[in-house]
Amino acid sequence: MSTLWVGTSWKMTKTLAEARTWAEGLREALAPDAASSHLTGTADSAGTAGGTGPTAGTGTPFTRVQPFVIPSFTATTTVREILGEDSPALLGVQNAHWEEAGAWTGEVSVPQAKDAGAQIVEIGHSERREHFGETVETTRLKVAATLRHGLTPLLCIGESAEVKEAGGSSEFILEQARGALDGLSAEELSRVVIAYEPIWAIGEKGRPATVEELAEPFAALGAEYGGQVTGLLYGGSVNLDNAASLLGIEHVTGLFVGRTAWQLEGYLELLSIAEQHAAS
Ligand SMILES: O=C[C@H](O)COP(=O)(O)O
Repeated sequence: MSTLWVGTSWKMTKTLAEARTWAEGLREALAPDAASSHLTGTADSAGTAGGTGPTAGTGTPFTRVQPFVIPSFTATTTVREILGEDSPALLGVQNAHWEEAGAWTGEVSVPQAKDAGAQIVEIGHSERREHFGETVETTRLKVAATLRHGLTPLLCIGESAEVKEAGGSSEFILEQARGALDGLSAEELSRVVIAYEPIWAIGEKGRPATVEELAEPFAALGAEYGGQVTGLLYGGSVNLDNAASLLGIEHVTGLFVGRTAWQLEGYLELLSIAEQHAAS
């Protein structure tokens, strides 16, 4: 089995003090001598990640999982400094502009994100599409800019409840993905991570998706992108009870998590669940 990517976006949460506490805890949990406290004999000593894209570092207790964390911009450098340059966990930002620099008040460029220590750029989350005018065209520009600077685009796609009820989920998400990714070379595509996050399943107002509901969208994504991208992740009300079964869905190679991972204990549990799933 390829490496499972398991990460969290903090969205617009956490003070710097809270970010420090979370990141310090993760650093301790990922240290080589922390293996026994979070795993039950599933880690091996290879310390290498399979698949393409960034790989987990040596010595981490999570040898089959690629952890990643996407804080608010304000905490990016703090989290980088705490985790260190060689952390097995990757660091991301929740958005970045497609231009290199310039008169774009309130925006952050990919080179600036990279300078702050980011390795991943989250692109096209439904909250940005709904509230901040993100379009298929801007996701395409941002994916291209992210790849140009050697960072990993984490492209989020997902349909509304209305689209789902009309039976158009797979077609809708494929259109979002194609709009952002068509025209990339095979090498560029191999550096992309896709996160399928149905809008109806996200956040406090969302309801957890069932394995049955997700089978068809992931079959569609797998048919189009399986084996070509670094990962096909699922996101939306992931919790400690449903994580293992979500990872069992064909073509799912990771989880993108909000609330359950905002407490470090929840995130570490998810990493352990994924590690054990990958080992089974
Ligand atoms: O970015 C993460 C997703 O929007 C999922 O959030 P959630 O796990 O709180 O539903």
